Amino acid sequence: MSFELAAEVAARGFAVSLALEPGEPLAVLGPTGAGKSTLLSVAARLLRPDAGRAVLDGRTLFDLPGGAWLAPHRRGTALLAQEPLLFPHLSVLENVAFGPRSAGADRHSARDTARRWLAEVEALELAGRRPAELSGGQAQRVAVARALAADPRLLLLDEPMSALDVDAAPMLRRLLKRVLADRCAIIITHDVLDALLLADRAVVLEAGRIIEEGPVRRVLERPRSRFAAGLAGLNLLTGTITGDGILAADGPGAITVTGTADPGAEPGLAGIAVFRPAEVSVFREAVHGSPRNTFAVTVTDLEPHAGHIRIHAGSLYADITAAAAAELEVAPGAGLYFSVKAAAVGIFPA
Ligand SMILES: Nc1ncnc2c1ncn2[C@@H]1O[C@H](COP(=O)(O)OP(=O)(O)OP(=O)(O)O)[C@@H](O)[C@H]1O
Repeated sequence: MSFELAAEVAARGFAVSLALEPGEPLAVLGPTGAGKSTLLSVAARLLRPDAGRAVLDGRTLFDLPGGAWLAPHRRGTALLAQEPLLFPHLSVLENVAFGPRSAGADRHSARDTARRWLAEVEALELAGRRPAELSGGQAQRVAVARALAADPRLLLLDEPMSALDVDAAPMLRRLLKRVLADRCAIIITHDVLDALLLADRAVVLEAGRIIEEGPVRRVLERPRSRFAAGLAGLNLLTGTITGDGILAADGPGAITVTGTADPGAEPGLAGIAVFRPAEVSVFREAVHGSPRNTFAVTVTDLEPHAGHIRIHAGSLYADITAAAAAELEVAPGAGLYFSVKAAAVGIFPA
């Protein structure tokens, strides 16, 4: 009982392979244009790859070029797109009953199933309406009920919370958590909270390739890509591991960053240093003393961030209070020193 996918779409520079077990939802993270929607479209068989193979619970969905290609409406897979895509001419109840009906259920039991799932998404009172009479959030709830009523073995979710009103999101997270426990699921999300709450593993896509994968917590605590570090709200520098840090090549010049090394951080290996922007102290003059890392930086941008001021300096960030920012007279173009204690820096192999 599992899902395996390998697919290449040459026109999009896309080449990905992955495997899932039921009850181990996979979060797909990545910047815009990375290939996240392409991955779901291929898995849902809405897009035919040039080459590749997909097998769900031992059944081949496609084997290209030349082999099987099972039409998307064949049972087993449900895609919950960002747009609810309900049938406009059917009532809400008939929309949700459509999956069970297509799977062979009689009219009466298909409607019973539909009512049960509408109740689950707290939308039973909408059963008699047409999609045109629903708000965006209501339509999305109905779309969730419709996807689940089909009892898919593989559930494909494209930012499931994005169209929902804030009040409905916790309800849907609880529901998804429960229904994902015994199926295969792929969830595109830009939301760290959803990745943490709903998924066990994560892959990070960039330019049509998987550049990073692992348990969600590890990907966020020990990111290997700038994208994952950004999601996790961490500064990230890459370089070569030295005795107690890395010799960073991509920061503000070739500098040594000292920190606390994870097991396996052997000198000479490619390594990564991460630290939280809130751990960065900002000075006008270079500071020395206690085991600290000090970087000379030039401010590139300023933005309000969670009650603080976030100072951007190239690819590095520091979060300081508004009072401190005023005192430092921070402005784009200003030369400053970022300082972070070695104890606040994590060092690990890339
Ligand atoms: N219909 C299409 N025809 C040709 N190329 C496409 C098509 N849709 C997407 N692409 C290209 O394929 C690549 C991957 O796009 P995709 O939509 O899968 O990215 P994404 O990660 O889902 O992005 P976003 O977060 O913006 O939705 C991009 O280079 C994009 O320009």
